[in-house]
Amino acid sequence: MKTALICGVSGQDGAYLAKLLLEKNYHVYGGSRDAQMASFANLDRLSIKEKIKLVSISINDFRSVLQTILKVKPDEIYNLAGQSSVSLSFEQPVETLESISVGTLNLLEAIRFSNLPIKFYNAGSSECFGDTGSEAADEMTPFRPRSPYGVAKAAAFWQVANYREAYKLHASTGILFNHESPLRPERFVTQKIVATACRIAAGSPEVLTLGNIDIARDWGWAPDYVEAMWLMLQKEVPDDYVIATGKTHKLREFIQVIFNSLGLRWKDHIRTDVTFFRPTDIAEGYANSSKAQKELNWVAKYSMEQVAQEMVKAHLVKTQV
Ligand SMILES: C[C@H]1O[C@H](OP(=O)(O)OP(=O)(O)OC[C@H]2O[C@@H](n3cnc4c(=O)[nH]c(N)nc43)[C@H](O)[C@@H]2O)[C@@H](O)[C@@H](O)C1=O
Repeated sequence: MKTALICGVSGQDGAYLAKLLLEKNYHVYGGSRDAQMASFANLDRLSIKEKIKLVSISINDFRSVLQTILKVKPDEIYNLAGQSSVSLSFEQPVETLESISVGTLNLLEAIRFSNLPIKFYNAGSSECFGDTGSEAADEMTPFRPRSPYGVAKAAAFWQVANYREAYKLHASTGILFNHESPLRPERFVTQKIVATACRIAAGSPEVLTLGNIDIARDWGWAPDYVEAMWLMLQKEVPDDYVIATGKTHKLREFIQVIFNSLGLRWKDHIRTDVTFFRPTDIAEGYANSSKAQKELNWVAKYSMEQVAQEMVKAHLVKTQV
């Protein structure tokens, strides 16, 4: 039986990954900054909280990281911890850099120091590419990040690549494009749209206020994407992979799918507000994940339309209970 440590188990990806690893018969340790205080609502929602050994770990604190690794002796570590909101990274740039970049470095250093044969997955991000234009980004595309979050993820990416080369660590980064699910908090645009549209369909007179709805993204299904994380660590040779559906849509198309599925005309219920615009944003993100398809045998199973429908369905079930 293998043992995995998931840093950041309370988030969307942490919860789905924990579920996947439990199904694969792993001993799963779930790391969170304060395991006594965190609510782990996502783990409860997937009915897996009792099956996970929860541990307190602050990846910003080398002592805490090293102690946890020496105690758990994991075969695999998944780093899903740190700031995940691009928008918030403009308000908290220092915390963003520390939690993502220093946090990743602490994990790499502690793995190296422990001398244990641990395989390491690092959560990278398409934010590193910045604007791709219409040219699909792959693993060779240069990084031109346009947010403090993207800059921090780019630094962490290169730290992982350097430790892989310099110290022969089995360390990989998944460069994941946007991936959504019913576990997404409303701070992210997809769930904000789903939740508001469902309230409007139920009779709420509110208006959905958004920022730039002309941006375009490649939106996939989070449970698909955690499988790619696991696949990366099963490879003999570690490497980095772009993970995406390969299809990009404007935000206004996502809005339309959600409102249509609820029998509403979206244009009657939306207002844009410049206060939701970011100081710099990505206009469009196109992805080429053919390396993952070829080497990991991974393809995204859900389209943007299916992701949108599943989110609406889950929201209606959750709010009816
Ligand atoms: C790959 C990447 O994916 C995610 O980051 P994100 O793309 O910033 O996600 P989001 O849902 O906050 O924004 C998407 C787009 O939608 C625009 N937008 C318009 N109006 C609103 C609005 O009202 N709220 C929000 N949040 N965004 C809005 C906003 O300006 C942006 O262009 C994270 O998982 C991150 O961890 C990650 O790695």
